[in-house]
Amino acid sequence: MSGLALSGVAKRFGETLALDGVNLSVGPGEVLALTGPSGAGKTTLCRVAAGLETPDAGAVRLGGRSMDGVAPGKRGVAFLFESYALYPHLTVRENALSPLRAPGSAVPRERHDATVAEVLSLLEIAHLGDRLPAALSGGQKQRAALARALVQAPRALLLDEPISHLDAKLRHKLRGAIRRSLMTRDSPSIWATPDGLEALSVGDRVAVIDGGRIEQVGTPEEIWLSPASVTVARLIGDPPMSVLDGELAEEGGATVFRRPGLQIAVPEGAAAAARGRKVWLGLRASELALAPAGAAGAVAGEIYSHEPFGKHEIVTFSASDGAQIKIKTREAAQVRIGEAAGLSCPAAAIALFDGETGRAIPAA
Ligand SMILES: Nc1ncnc2c1ncn2[C@@H]1O[C@H](COP(=O)(O)OP(=O)(O)OP(=O)(O)O)[C@@H](O)[C@H]1O
Repeated sequence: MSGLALSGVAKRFGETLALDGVNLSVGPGEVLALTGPSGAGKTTLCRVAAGLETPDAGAVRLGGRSMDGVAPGKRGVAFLFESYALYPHLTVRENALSPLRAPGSAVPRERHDATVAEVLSLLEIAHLGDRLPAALSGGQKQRAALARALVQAPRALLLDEPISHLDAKLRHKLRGAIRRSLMTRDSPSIWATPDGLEALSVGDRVAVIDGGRIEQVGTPEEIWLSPASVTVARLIGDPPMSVLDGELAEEGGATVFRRPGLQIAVPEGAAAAARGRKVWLGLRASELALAPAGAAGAVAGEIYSHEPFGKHEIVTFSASDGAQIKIKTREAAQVRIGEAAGLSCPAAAIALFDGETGRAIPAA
């Protein structure tokens, strides 16, 4: 397949296995969002793809060609570094022009100035073209570095946390504009971000990485609705699922999730077959509901905290065993911190994961 493909890629730094058997492909014109917590291996994966790190095992292919032994400068890959790596003695405009003037640039000379002007304007830094990097704020530096990547017509584009230092409003605005720019290309792009929601919003597909292993690759919808592991469940969501450890048991013929001081009925199906096993119970914030204290079938506890966001609220419920569970509600709940309450957990709120492997236990 043309595009970018990593197969069986491993990379170790001393004791740390930064990449552990990574298989990942990004098609021509596709935007793959790569998300995972700090230290998960996102930068290392991009550096291996760019040829800046040599994998200990596995292979990288680009445009159907093996990149074994191909130097970074010969791969035709544009890389936005998390550290920006701007030339300090060049203005913003000159920094953006620099890859176009380098040997092998695919952008014709007569298009250089217009291309740079378009990208600076897209990133809302056209007025900063004559400034040196030292005279820029962090967010402006990040956009200058991003401009230098976006002006190119590379064989693959690797963006390592491209908008992490922008304020929330600009981040929101530019992620759509940048995604649009990436989608008009026929080269593959990787957009690395620790922000799971950003990943869902910019990726045609999303890959979740943790501890150097790819946990799940899927469409944003698949990742959102069916997290393949407890790691993915903890990372993705707004807020992510609350995760409790316990075991599945039988209670009056039905299957229940149980831990000391807490019991929740779970949907039958695969869960019944997993009775007696240790599990992780994931609870989706948007499907949970508060119930009156003492309501039948509700988990007993109290209101721990309450964050109003305008169009919805996040209530943190503290179960009687101390477990904290987040509820996202659109009703302006008249809750008071510390008051006794119940929590109702309908089937749609519940996801189960194997306690040993962390993998999802399918609903049916
Ligand atoms: N040059 C290096 N020498 C030693 N360890 C390294 C090196 N580069 C990365 N690591 C380690 O490899 C692991 C993966 O790091 P990496 O930078 O790829 O993570 P990341 O997902 O990009 O994190 P962040 O979101 O914080 O940038 C980490 O444990 C990191 O400490």
